[in-house]
Amino acid sequence: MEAAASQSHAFQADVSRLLDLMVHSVYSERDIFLRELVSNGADACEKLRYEALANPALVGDDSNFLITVTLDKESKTLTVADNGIGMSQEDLTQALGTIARSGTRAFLDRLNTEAKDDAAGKDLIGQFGIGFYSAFMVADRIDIETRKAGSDEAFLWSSDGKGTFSIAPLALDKAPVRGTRVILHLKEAAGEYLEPSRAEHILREHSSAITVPIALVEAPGQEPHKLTEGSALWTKPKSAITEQEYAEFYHDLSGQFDEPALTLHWRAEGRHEYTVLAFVPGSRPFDLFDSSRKGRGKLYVRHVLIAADADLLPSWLRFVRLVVDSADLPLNMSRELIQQSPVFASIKKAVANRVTQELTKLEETDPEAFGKIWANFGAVLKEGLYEDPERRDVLFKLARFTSTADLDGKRTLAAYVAALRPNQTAIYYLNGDDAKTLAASPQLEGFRARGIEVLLLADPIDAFWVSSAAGYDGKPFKSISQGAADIKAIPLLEGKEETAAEPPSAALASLFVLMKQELADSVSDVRASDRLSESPACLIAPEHGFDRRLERILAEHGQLREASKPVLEINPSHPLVAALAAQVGHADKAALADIIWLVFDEARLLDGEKPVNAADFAARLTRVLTKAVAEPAAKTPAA
Ligand SMILES: Nc1ncnc2c1ncn2[C@@H]1O[C@H](COP(=O)(O)OP(=O)(O)OP(=O)(O)O)[C@@H](O)[C@H]1O
Repeated sequence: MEAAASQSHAFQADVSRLLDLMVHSVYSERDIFLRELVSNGADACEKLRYEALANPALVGDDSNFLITVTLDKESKTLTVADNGIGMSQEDLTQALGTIARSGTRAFLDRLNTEAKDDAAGKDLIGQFGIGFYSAFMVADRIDIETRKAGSDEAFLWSSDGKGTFSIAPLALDKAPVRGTRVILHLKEAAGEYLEPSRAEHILREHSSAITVPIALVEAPGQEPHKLTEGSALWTKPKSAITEQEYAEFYHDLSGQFDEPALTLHWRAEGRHEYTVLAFVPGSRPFDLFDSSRKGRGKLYVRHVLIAADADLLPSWLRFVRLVVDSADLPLNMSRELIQQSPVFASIKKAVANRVTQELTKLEETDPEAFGKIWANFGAVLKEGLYEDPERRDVLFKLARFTSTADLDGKRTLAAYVAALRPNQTAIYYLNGDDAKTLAASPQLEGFRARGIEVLLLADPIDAFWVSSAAGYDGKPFKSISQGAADIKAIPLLEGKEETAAEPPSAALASLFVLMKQELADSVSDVRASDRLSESPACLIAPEHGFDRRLERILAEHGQLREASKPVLEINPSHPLVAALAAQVGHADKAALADIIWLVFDEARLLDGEKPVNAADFAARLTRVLTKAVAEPAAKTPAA
């Protein structure tokens, strides 16, 4: 009967690829499979605990959640059983035939882009949790017997991990009363996991993150003995928790296997009562820049897991992995309503305050440790400068920048302001796509000559906060690629005197008129510049409107109907400008036009843009080069 109703299904292509890797894996830390299975069992118990709030009959009189690991040397099986929520037929196909978790998806993406072979793939396994599928590292067949809580149907899922799995109905007398048994038929080379001491060691090592008790049955028919109580780690006093337990908890919570850069654990007892256990990861999570910008905090109410992906912090702190367990939030509401309640909002605010305070404390007491956090998450924290004006001052204190005085990205605003030049009243910055290119921008020349420090802002969010923040310590932020430079009042550094003679003002004025006519559709103005000392020209955004970088970002996202035309600033003391000015009215108009366009396109190139028209640019350059090479040759008599 059962065999007749068995249905075979193919794994999703991605799963097959993953399984193939698992089946052939010689990954040395394959112990992780047990952690993953126990963690799934605990998740299933937590899900049922939550469902039972609204429907207590699902749990009935068996409210003692338990994970039981049974070893059977004779049949060479290791079974992980839980009395949690269980799976329906649909759950089985959905959850165990596709890629359910985003961590596994990220693992595969990385595998496709970076690690084409198995050896490199092996290194990646350790960085991402692979979940259930990791069990195929140690098993050549897996059977899952499961019955969903409240259902009178049970199923058997079975697979050897080679492309297909089958699902068949399972007689109720052979199925768990509720929950799931994952039966691993261990590979010959994985017999070690049937040794009770080995299994016990792994289970104890990974148990600190598991909120459900774990029992071990050393051989079929023997009494289970409890290894752990399953008490939630955050409920214990700090003094009773080891570093390793914290780290283990962090690994399970984040699905990331580095060491946390900062661990915070506190209990709030004021207006609301709640406990927080939070970690700043030691490296960037794969989804840090996902457009959803969702937090992945776990919200518990009186130890019942309400949501595993709650937004417990503002999105600019979304890299913090945390658990909040509240004693005050109501349990008789839906998880959506709980997260819309004023108590939730108030807890969220208080947690954000505390995390920010702790970051500030770290910045003061251990700047080096804080520097590492900033290097990983500074680009996200800076989103707070734009989105959370109330916290701007605190964030300004934390923020570190790359500047012309510090290319390593460690400059604070306080240090910047302490080093202002005489008569300098603004904090200058230049926005762009990467700090190295920015450091070579012609716009910086006049600032360098005066020893004025310029912040080099290369994160996309910079263009936003810097244009909305009023300033720091009473000094406004000013883009050096927008509006007039106003730096004449700041003295030049010694040895940087302006020596080069400028052309007569009438000649210069005629040149500017000609340039404006020639470039009419591409620039809003042509004028003399203070900010150039070596280059002939640069582009500047008009005084009012957006910074050029912000404009580019908005245009890329279709948020700008019409880009504004830049101002072309000319260095009057550059020899090219002087020579051009001398030729206006005398030289061949077409030849002058070529040079004017080349000067303009060169300024665009230095700004990270393309010439207006690549073919025109190439033709002009060729004409000018031909002339430059041909003319002296014509003048030189043949030898
Ligand atoms: N013991 C179990 N009881 C009920 N459902 C389970 C059990 N084991 C696995 N599942 C289901 O299979 C899915 C896939 O499990 P897998 O370990 O691959 O990822 P995951 O547990 O969802 O990942 P994460 O650890 O990120 O939550 C789970 O989301 C769950 O729906």
